[in-house]
Amino acid sequence: MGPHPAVADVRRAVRLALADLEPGDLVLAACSGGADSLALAAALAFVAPRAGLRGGLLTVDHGLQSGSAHRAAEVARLPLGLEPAEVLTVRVGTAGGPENAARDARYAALSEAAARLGAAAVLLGHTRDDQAETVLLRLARGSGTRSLAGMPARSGIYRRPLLELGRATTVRACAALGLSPWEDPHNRDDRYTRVRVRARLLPALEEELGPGVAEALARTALLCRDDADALDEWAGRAYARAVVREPGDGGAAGAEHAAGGGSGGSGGTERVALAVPELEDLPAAVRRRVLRRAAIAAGSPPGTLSAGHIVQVERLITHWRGQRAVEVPGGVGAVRRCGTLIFVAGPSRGGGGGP
Ligand SMILES: Nc1ncnc2c1ncn2[C@@H]1O[C@H](COP(=O)(O)OP(=O)(O)OP(=O)(O)O)[C@@H](O)[C@H]1O
Repeated sequence: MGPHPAVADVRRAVRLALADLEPGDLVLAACSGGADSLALAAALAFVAPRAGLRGGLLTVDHGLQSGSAHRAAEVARLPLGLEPAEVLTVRVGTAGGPENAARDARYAALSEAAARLGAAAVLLGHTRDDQAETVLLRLARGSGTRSLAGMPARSGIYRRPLLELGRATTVRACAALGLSPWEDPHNRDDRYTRVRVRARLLPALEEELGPGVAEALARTALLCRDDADALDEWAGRAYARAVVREPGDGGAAGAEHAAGGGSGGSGGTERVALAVPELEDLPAAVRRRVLRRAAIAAGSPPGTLSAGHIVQVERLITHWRGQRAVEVPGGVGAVRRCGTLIFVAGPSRGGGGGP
């Protein structure tokens, strides 16, 4: 007799997510002890040896609830057959609120452990339901296509094999394997927006609109991802065309030098100049992406550079009437001079607020 269908589904998803790895590679499951990541860890324990891989486990003790150290130790001791199985104890700060601070500390610890252990991948247990919640939250905030694309299946060392499976599948898989997931009391605390989305909003949507809403939202994320990828590629080419490359000063635009085409954030004080005529006829979705790239290349931090900032910069092209520099985060200013839009960091530039 084969495994329970839910167990088979989780194992298949994990097998697919690891198909490109090399024999002997170490893969770590990030396991909180909740149903999603417990089913994930159990599947990794099954799949890894059969795929010629090594499977390990990491569990993070955030130290935020009494008994958390004990619980983390229990997760690391689960007889799943994953080796190494480590508890990572973190100190959670306060920056960005408790949820963000816990997440930042968790990812920092997971990344550090993965590097120390030489892991090829770290698996996260996000499911289709988590994806649906993410999309709904971002929709309510008024996000663009990239943001609605939700969580990616891969990002750096992290992989999310369960994004196409429902949470009910992981719960069933744990039950079929005789594993008792830990129920995080935070997951019931409706002071958290995500908990309210999970416990009230999605069920209400399913009730009113019919079943399959979570699946549809996750599908929306996939479609948005394809669209966002295509637009990003278009913007990359448009950026390379628009960048003004000038050795030294003396150019018509007064640009000293420009960032290399398509380069990412410089993390410094790059000066980036774009030819306005190259931007005027672009579709807004592409133009805004080009402007975002330029601002980041000039040193604006991507995390704080919002769509609102970019819309303000865009007015220097679409609603030009001689306005002063537009400030964006990171001390970067965008100013238009002689048909060139210049992004520059530092105090040397002139200019005040928005148009
Ligand atoms: N304390 C932790 N230790 C290790 N990994 C964690 C921890 N908390 C979360 N993760 C990882 O991040 C993923 C997403 O966690 P999150 O808390 O957002 O979702 P969740 O639905 O509560 O997940 P789960 O049911 O697995 O706890 C988890 O599936 C797991 O892979």
